[in-house]
Amino acid sequence: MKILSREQFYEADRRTLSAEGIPGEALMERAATRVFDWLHARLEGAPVPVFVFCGVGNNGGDGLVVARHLLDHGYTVDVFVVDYSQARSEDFLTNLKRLKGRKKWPEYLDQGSPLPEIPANGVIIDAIFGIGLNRPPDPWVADLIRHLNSSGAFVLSIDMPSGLYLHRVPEDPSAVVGADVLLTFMAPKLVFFLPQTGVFAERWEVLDIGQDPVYMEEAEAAYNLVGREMVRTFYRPRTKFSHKGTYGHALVLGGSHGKIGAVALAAKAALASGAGLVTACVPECGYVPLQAQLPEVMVLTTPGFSEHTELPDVGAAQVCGIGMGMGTGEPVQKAFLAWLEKMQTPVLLDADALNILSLHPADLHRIPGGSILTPHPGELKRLVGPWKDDFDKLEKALVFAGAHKCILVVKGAHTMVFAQGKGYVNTTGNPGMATAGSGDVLSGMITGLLAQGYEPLQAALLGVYLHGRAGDLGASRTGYEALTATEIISSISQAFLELSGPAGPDQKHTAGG
Ligand SMILES: NC(=O)C1=CN([C@@H]2O[C@H](COP(=O)(O)OP(=O)(O)OC[C@H]3O[C@@H](n4cnc5c(N)ncnc54)[C@H](O)[C@@H]3O)[C@@H](O)[C@H]2O)[C@@H](O)CC1
Ligand SMILES: Nc1ncnc2c1ncn2[C@@H]1O[C@H](COP(=O)(O)OP(=O)(O)O)[C@@H](O)[C@H]1O
Ligand SMILES: [K+]
Repeated sequence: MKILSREQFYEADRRTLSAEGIPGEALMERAATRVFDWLHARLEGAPVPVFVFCGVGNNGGDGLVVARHLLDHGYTVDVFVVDYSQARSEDFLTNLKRLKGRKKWPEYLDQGSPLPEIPANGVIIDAIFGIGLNRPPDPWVADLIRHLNSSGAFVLSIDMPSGLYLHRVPEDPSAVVGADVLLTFMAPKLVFFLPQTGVFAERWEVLDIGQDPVYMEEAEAAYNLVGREMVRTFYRPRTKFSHKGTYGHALVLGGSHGKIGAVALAAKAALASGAGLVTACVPECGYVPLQAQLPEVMVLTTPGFSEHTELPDVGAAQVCGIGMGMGTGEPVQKAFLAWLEKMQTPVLLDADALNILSLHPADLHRIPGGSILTPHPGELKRLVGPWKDDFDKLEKALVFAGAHKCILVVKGAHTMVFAQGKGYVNTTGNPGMATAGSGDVLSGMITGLLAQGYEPLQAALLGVYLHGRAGDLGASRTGYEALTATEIISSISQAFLELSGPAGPDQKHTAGG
């Protein structure tokens, strides 16, 4: 699914109107009726007081339409016009007239108006600002928003939580509506997925409003969602006459005294992701535990006892993932940089491989083109420097991926993959995955997929998707707190089974939270 920009939303609007030959208010009626239907299906006529707060643009127009339908269905409704500007939109005015036709006169709020009393058992419809917000709300509007947030009432926001911009972080987070549910039109917005802005609407749903399918197909999006639908386009089921050589040889290099487990997790995850052969390369101290623990994995040791002091030459047929639990001592730094210099084919770089590169920025050019880097936010900061906010972070990540011709996988609640000027936002995963070793599992999975011949970008996208899905399936058995990296590995099988089977109800990726 595409994540559209503001210009693209307005363009989709225009294209829909012209393709169908309908006026704007007809599309508004259709969109807002979907919001009403959603709410009516849940309230079922319950006698709860509903408070509709409308701005004076098209988002406000949506609110007026919802208010009219609520009145027509016998709900108790109070309508407020948040009069922040003299510039009313045409479709807002049309719907204001229609509401008055129902003998319902809204109350106008502006600077100095007393704040309306809202009981905690009420329902607020937030239609103050939509995607048109382009500057901070006036102080009195910000006060109103804070008042709504502290009411304890259930808040349904239309299209956007009012006060949240589409493309930047709010100046004052207290002046953004905290939506219990957000019903957004046509496509999700990038802000739903960023830590600083996603908190205003953790639960959201996309409403299809019959937008022009031709435009939706051709719009070139800077960001795309990574979901089942997308990864199935390049997932390759196994073929009957294949053999283990068909599925490649993954070499996982890393580990140090006390951190051999990181390599064990990655190697096991590479196997569970389908690599034909897996070798783990560890310093001497890792030999016995790995051999005893993972009978399917071949173990190669390097001369150091507790850390790598040399790294092996890699055969052309092997695909490498390196860095987990490796350490950053002087000898490891030297061994790693010398090894990287010799690599010509894409590798996966994680954890201490990234930390070493951060200590030697002049050696970043040694990264083979098409390599995959999997930093968590701390490692990313060491690589690209600090960022001002989440949008600055995206920019820096895009620039870094472009400059080093690599695929940058920035891990987080919504892991984002950056490559060739584009961003991909993962939709799977849960807070249970914030647990030791889950990143090592991801590295192993991506290495295993690379070994099977997936293009690096495909391996990264399929890897993050399946990793998150395995985490979700694991958490459905263990709950968040008890989820472990080992449990995620155990659930990879189910994630693959699901990928080839029919879609489940929670896999459409038109909802979040
Ligand atoms: N396809 C679409 O684009 C559709 C859009 N619809 C609704 O239209 C909304 C967009 O409507 P608008 O473009 O009229 O914008 P909004 O209703 O979000 O905002 C109204 C206007 O307020 C002004 N403004 C921005 N920030 C302000 C501030 N801080 N203080 C005072 N005024 C400010 C801007 O000029 C803006 O156009 C969407 O979010 C959605 O709810 C729907 O009616 C259905 C279809
Ligand atoms: N709140 C969250 N929601 C979804 N996924 C998460 C969350 N927190 C962490 N993860 C995932 O868990 C993994 C953690 O990786 P990392 O921080 O490298 O862990 P470790 O170093 O312990 O292996 C990443 O893939 C990340 O996307
Ligand atoms: K809104």
